[in-house]
Amino acid sequence: MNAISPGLAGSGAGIAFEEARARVLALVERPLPAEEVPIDSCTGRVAAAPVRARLSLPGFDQAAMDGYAVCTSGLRPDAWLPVAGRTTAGEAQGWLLPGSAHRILTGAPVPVGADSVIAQEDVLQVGVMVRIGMAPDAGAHLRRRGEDIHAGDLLVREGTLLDWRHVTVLAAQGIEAVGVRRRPRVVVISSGRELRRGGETLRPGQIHDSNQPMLRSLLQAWGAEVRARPVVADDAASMRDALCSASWADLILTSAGISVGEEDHVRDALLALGGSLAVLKVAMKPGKPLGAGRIGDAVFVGLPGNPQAALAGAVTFVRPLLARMAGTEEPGTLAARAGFGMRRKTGRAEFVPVGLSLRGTDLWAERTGPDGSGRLAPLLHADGLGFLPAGQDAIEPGDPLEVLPFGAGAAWVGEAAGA
Ligand SMILES: Nc1nc2c(c(=O)[nH]1)N[C@H]1C(S)=C(S)[C@@H](COP(=O)(O)OP(=O)(O)OC[C@H]3O[C@@H](n4cnc5c(N)ncnc54)[C@H](O)[C@@H]3O)O[C@H]1N2
Ligand code: MOO
Repeated sequence: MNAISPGLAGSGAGIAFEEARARVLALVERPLPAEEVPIDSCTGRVAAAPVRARLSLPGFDQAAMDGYAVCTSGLRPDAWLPVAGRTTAGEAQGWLLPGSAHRILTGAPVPVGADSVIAQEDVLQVGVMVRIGMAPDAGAHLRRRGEDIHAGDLLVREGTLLDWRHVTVLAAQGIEAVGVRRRPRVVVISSGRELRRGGETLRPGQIHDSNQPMLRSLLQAWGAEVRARPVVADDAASMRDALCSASWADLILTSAGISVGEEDHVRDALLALGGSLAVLKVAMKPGKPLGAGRIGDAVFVGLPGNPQAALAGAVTFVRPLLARMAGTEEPGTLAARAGFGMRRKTGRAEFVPVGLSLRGTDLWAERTGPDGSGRLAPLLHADGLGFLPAGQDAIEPGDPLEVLPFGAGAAWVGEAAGA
């Protein structure tokens, strides 16, 4: 079998973005295996199975206020009642003596025979007697067994990205551990003889490697377990060695060396090791020189070297791949309005870094810097990437703009909805 799929690079402009994404996502056949983790460490993990309530909550009829439990049947306004009995939270259910009031504290089981609670602010207490004001309605200030959650209710769907909300409810159920997908393991390999790590002195022509730290940080935020390899020099043998040493990975990511220059060795190294490519050039800007395929048991994505191109490839290809491995959905896009205008050549999907802000109830997206996939400053204030489809030749201020937020979940959605 030819290791290179037909139409790998599409036309001169590359494979259409949507087609490339479909091909790349198809590289993941099934989600990663499940494992159990304590709920204390399940935040950011994906539920591998549905979780149902094993307890009804509240587990018993209980007082919602500090006050007096009474029986409303035959109770008159302004009645005087003797206080007999007392129940506090954590104690077992007591009994209401007929014709009396039972002292009760919030969260305590309502005594047998009582059907409501009067808040202590609403009674006059004189010695062992209380005078009620208005006679309460049956059920007043009571929390009924099961009114919040019924045993058997579906609490967490399979594929849910877990966070503090699920931790809270699972804890209330007494559930200590939850089944989640194993974290995707990702190896990140930067290549380029110009690259130096932080702390290393730059000689003429050299730069610090920013892609590997960028990718590592993004990948961790997206739930992956990441290992970085030392920077690989621009030669095929070193790249082959680096790829060979990444067998731990579910996903191998390379940065740079995927374009057409004579120093670009990623593709040849991959193919020499028996890997295959499903995509080599994508009709997107930035990020056109992007390769993806398989090597051994791992999925491979070769990102371009320019930082904004590597970012665009990571957000549009790597994040959905991770979501698929973890058996969840990638975060949704946001419907914003463009705070800018631009004219452009059609033929490639384009991704522009944008900062988001709310004006009234609308989310507005402003560009955070000028064009240039090598620029880093525009990333500092970007919340996501604005997406212009391949056929769109212009955008005017106020036009709708779809935005891919950078986060693992769509943090902005809730804020916008609540505004
Ligand atoms: N003749 C052509 N030249 C280029 C094309 C093309 O189609 N024809 N495509 C351009 C585009 S678009 C991009 S993007 C780059 C991608 O090339 P590579 O992925 O092979 O990357 P390099 O050429 O090695 O590097 C590009 C650029 O990025 C800098 N870089 C690389 N790694 C890092 C890193 N880890 N941290 C920070 N910056 C990095 C590198 O120094 C270069 O400036 O190719 C264009 N050329
Ligand atoms: O991917 Mo390149 O950076 O399109 O410009």
